[in-house]
Amino acid sequence: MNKAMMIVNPSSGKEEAVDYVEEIEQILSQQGYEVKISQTEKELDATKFCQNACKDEYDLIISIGGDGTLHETINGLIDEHHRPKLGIIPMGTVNDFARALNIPLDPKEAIELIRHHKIRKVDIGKINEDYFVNIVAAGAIAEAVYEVSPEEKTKMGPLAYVLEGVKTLASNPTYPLAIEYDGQYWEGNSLLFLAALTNSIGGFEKIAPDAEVDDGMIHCYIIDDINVLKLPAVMSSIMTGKLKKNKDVTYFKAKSIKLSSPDELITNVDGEEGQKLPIELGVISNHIEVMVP
Ligand SMILES: Nc1ncnc2c1ncn2[C@@H]1O[C@H](COP(=O)(O)OP(=O)(O)OP(=O)(O)O)[C@@H](O)[C@H]1O
Repeated sequence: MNKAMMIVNPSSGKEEAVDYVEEIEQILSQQGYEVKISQTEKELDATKFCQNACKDEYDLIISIGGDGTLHETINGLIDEHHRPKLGIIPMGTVNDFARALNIPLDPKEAIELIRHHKIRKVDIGKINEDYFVNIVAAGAIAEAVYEVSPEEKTKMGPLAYVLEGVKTLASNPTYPLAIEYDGQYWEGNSLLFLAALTNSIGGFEKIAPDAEVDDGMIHCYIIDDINVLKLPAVMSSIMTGKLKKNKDVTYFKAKSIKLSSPDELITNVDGEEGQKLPIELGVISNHIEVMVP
């Protein structure tokens, strides 16, 4: 009998993940799976559950949560010899990875994918000895995300991030960065550095329109040391998918990147607090199999 594990984070998004557990379990049973339900209680539970599922040769893992849960789940898959297929039921506030894969954001529709889907092989990003699936960001705006409490996220959704970002921008903070990529070099002051593996960042699906989940490249944007007056233009280029054409933005794509700063700067990795600079980024091509429409 095939085995499926559901990894459920009850705290994700509007805290509705558990409402869907029964329905998903029923569908999996109808599909002939023996089902195990693993509910997370704290950070890194999803990684542990997923590692165990790999060791026990599960066939399928369904992540029911937001990008944080997915990030932890995928971190549990990557180094394992046996890697189950991955299904995603987006229950977070932002759900960038689901957006990038065209997985419906409506849980009911996403659940239907368990019955009818295709499998797509997806790239995984490497940050030092850890992994990411969406985005590594560095700069004060990226750090502002940690100021948003889970309560604010549940109440306001993505708007909570926007408000915190605007507060940070008011003081126009920039950092000196040194970036080495595929044999080239960039040095200067930057408001924000983004390294994207997928097109959707913070719920904006047009930030990195060229980034495909399976193109083997990291798409990078360095936003210069700009003054507040230029911010509306940068925001508008984000909304219209033209960020890389903005003259205050340096764009490149690369397979390997080294990022450092003389200042202390903590990265944001898939929306959560990540490692301090310096970091090395890379890509593992087509490494996991995900259920997509
Ligand atoms: N039972 C729990 N209570 C509180 N936090 C939990 C629990 N289980 C897991 N977590 C932690 O919650 C973090 C955030 O979860 P997740 O990203 O799924 O939700 P979200 O933050 O609402 O969504 P998004 O990332 O899309 O904004 C996870 O990284 C995990 O470490």
